[in-house]
Amino acid sequence: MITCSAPGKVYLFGEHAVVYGESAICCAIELRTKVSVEKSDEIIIESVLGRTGLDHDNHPYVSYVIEKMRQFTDIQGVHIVIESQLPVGSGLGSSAAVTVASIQALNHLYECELSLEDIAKTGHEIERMVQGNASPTDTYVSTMGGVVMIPQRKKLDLINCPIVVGNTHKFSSTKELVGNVAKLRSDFPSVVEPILSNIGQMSILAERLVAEGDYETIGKLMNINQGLLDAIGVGSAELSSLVYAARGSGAISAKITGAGGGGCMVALARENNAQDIAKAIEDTGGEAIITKNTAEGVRLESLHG
Ligand SMILES: Nc1ncnc2c1ncn2[C@@H]1O[C@H](COP(=O)(O)OP(=O)(O)OP(=O)(O)O)[C@@H](O)[C@H]1O
Ligand SMILES: C[C@@](O)(CCO)CC(=O)[O-]
Ligand SMILES: [Mg+2]
Repeated sequence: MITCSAPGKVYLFGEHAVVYGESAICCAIELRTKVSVEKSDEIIIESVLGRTGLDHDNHPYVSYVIEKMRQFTDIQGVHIVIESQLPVGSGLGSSAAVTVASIQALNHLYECELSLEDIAKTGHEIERMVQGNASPTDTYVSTMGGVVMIPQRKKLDLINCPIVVGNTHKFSSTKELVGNVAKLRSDFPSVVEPILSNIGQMSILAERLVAEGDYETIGKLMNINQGLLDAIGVGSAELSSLVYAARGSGAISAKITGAGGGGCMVALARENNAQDIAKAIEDTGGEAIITKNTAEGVRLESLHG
């Protein structure tokens, strides 16, 4: 049996706008998805979503991974077991992490010799197949780790402050939210395109700020980004409550992360106030997770049997 894992992510800037080629800055976090694989007589996929065979309704990402990997090797039967620290459908890149960890696990099991670049590219193709429209961001950062700027695919310095995630526990589907933004953009191009382009500008400004470790200025821009995400309709009352609770308890910044509509928000904390922010999020009805940026992308956890 071979086990690989891949990290989830939070966006400092640029979700949704990056789907239209604008810049985004995305950060891998210490919460990971683990995928174990071994050869078997049939295809079995086991996760918190159930136990299925190749099944595009219940396990779309992993089913596409198996089909894509058949371009590189002959996969007959395989038993895949998924365990994840990432909430499903919540803005922390659970789909990218399960996709990337599954590709790497099969890559090792069948000795396909795919490089990290190949894995990120294959992962992006799969997110596009399931979502209809997807940027390379989530799969690239889950593969490479660290902090990445997309579409440049440039690695930036690590973010050295605590990251507090607040989960509304309201499930959202990235495919659906990306579709809603596409509709708004086509209904009101003269209004929505400049908003997306302004979101993109924040990453361009923030690239230097990340190198300087100027989190206070990064935070001001993240708060502006939050307002623009609300403007394109991916906010919710629950997300706003958690955002204001985090800011009210001393967070440097707080915004939605990922597709929105529900799911999670992210706050940057100062050295000493992550616990206070977590408590404010919990008192407002959310679940708080204190995490950190990680340099490590997809990795082999164990080879045994
Ligand atoms: N632990 C898991 N086991 C199996 N499939 C999973 C798991 N986690 C996520 N998935 C797949 O990913 C889908 C959710 O992906 P979606 O892109 O909608 O949300 P997300 O990736 O959590 O958030 P975002 O894309 O905004 O970061 C699930 O419906 C499921 O198909
Ligand atoms: C909403 C979105 O920008 C981020 C989802 O984590 C979609 C994508 O980039 O594919
Ligand atoms: Mg996703």
